[in-house]
Amino acid sequence: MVKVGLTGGIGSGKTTVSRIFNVLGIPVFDADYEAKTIMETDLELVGRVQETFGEESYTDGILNRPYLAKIVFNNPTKLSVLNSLVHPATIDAANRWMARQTTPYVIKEAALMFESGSASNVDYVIGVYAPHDLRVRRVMQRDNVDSEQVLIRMSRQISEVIKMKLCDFVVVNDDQQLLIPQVLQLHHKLMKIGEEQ
Ligand SMILES: CC(C)(COP(=O)(O)OP(=O)(O)OC[C@H]1O[C@@H](n2cnc3c(N)ncnc32)[C@H](O)[C@@H]1O)[C@@H](O)C(=O)NCCC(=O)NCCS
Ligand SMILES: Nc1ncnc2c1ncn2[C@@H]1O[C@H](COP(=O)(O)OP(=O)(O)OP(=O)(O)O)[C@@H](O)[C@H]1O
Repeated sequence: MVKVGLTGGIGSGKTTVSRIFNVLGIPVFDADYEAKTIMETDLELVGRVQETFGEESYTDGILNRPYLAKIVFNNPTKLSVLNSLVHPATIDAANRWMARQTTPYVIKEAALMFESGSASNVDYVIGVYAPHDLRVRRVMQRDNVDSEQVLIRMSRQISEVIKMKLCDFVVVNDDQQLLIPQVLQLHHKLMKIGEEQ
């Protein structure tokens, strides 16, 4: 079975592209969602997050995302600490999940595929590309936040140009090129590779 990573910067359209793959019958592991689940269910991790970032990191066992986001996205050292707590457990969960799947290929969607080192656990990586200004506009609209909050997260991720160069395939999601034909073409290619294995 072929393992395929799907990545892209904030607001590039990873989740939108993942949904198309999912409709085509391909299982998708959403690493960002899983990371948040693990941060609430892995009690050892919960303890470490509270020790490091304070009791306010959780309210009645629920991750206080705005509180943590404010701390880590304003302090690169603290962000690295949080990443080093969360990423290994998320990568383990993804590997266990991938081992259970039976389709010719599977997708692992992660915003930080290269930054977290999880690219080395997949066979190919698909990058979703959208121009900078369009990404900012989409996230502002989706999350009802101001541009500053989007820009600060962008500044903590590797540049899109570098990221796309590291990818084996690129899907362009720029409001100009149609998304579905690009995903269908990739699907056929990956099914063929998966079936030949
Ligand atoms: C800080 C947290 C609580 C903020 O939660 P929030 O709901 O506001 O954001 P969410 O997780 O939905 O992420 C939205 C986008 O922000 C960006 N982002 C999130 N975490 C990070 C990070 N560690 N570094 C850079 N960008 C990030 C990504 O583009 C992501 O798609 C949360 O992002 C978190 O726990 N991050 C650390 C774990 C992590 O790296 N998760 C994402 C990748 S696996
Ligand atoms: N081709 C498109 N046409 C119109 N809207 C789009 C398109 N692609 C994405 N969007 C919208 O832009 C927003 C961001 O897309 P999406 O949530 O898929 O990005 P993402 O890369 O998963 O973001 P994040 O890194 O923040 O999780 C969403 O509200 C989505 O509906």
